Amino acid sequence: MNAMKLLIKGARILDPSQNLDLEGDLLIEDGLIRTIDRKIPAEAATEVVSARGLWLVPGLIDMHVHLREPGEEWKEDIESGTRAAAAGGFTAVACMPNTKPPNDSPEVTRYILDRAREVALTRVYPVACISKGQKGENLAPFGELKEAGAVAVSDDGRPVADSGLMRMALEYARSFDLPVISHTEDPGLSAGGQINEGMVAARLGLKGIPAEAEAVAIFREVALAGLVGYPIHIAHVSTALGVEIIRRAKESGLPVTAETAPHYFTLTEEAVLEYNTNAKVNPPLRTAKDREAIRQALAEGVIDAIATDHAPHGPLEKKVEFPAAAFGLIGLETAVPLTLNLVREGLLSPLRMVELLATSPARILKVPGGTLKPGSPADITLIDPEETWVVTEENLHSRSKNSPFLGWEMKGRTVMTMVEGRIVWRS
Ligand SMILES: NC(=O)N[C@@H](CC(=O)O)C(=O)O
Ligand SMILES: [Zn+2]
Ligand SMILES: [Zn+2]
Repeated sequence: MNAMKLLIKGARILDPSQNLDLEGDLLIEDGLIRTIDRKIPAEAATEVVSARGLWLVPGLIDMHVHLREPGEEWKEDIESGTRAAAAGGFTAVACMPNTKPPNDSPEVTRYILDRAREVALTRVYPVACISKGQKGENLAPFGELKEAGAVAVSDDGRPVADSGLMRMALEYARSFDLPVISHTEDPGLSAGGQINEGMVAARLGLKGIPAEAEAVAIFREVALAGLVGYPIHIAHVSTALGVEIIRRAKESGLPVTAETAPHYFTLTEEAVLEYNTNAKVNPPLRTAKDREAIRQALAEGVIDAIATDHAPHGPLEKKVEFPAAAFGLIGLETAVPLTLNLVREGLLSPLRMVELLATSPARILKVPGGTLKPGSPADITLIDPEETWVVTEENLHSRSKNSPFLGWEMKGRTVMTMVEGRIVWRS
């Protein structure tokens, strides 16, 4: 079908799975990566792409997005969300189950995968619910969900309040080898909160969400992972206290992995000072001290992955007074330049950046990808680390425009995204 031989020439090829950082060429044949070498003769190819000055990396994998389909397609759908993903350099996304209806049945999982086959530009990995209706009462049918194509379970959007139910979820997930992703929030501590509990909340007269709402929940999860002897993945870590608990858990050998999002290593609670509802997100943006701890944790390996938690909302949810606004912000198209900032600051090596955005997510979700090993599907992203651009509502591909980075100048842009050797995005 795809007898094409595409040769990408002169790129900086970065692949943490092979500890590879080399200036050279990569040949794609029949949708697979055939060879990587310093020089591959152009005769080997039917088409040549020059990639001088560009980074060539394994297709990025966003392990935490909200595609809003089924049920809230005015905010985003599988087509618009995966277009934003491709434009952002992602070749695969894992979509969270807080849709309408929630993804707690094989019918919904199959619906998402069927739609993805029809319209998606990237791979789509459905994450199914932990509890039926995300009500925190009864477990969803993990076996059937896995058989339908779910890759993990999570009640993301809300915490699993009942520790006994979470323990059962880990035991049940273990029998199906399904990763468990936890939205860590102690609902009693976060109740009614709008933004981080602290100076800004006091100044604006808004009820706060303390860092402890996250930390208490993370502690419970690592304790349960130890009790059951099965891994847990912590979503969207936002606090220094949370990082500290994960660090100690890992040191004592508990099976835990964690992700954070670009907004937590870029912004602080001060982003909401003008009552900017696009900076209202759960967990909330925290203090400069928290942001510093998150950055260090990314560098040191305490946090394993960067995911965007891309959470589209429309004007009806966002162009309202602050307490009425929905939590969530979009992130697929700004993740690469914001992560490149950490590389430019010397905090992350380019290889570590790729590990955080591709190799680790694949490993944690147990999905293919995150590698350029010959024989692998040609899921590839080309990044121009130098190109600058300004974030505007017009140049974002997501159907929703709720980015706290509108008007910001970004440095670094995805110039080509390829899934199985097919170009799905070209700038
Ligand atoms: N992060 C958010 O602020 N919102 C997410 C839910 C979630 O990720 O918990 C959403 O679905 O809008
Ligand atoms: Zn969440
Ligand atoms: Zn989420």
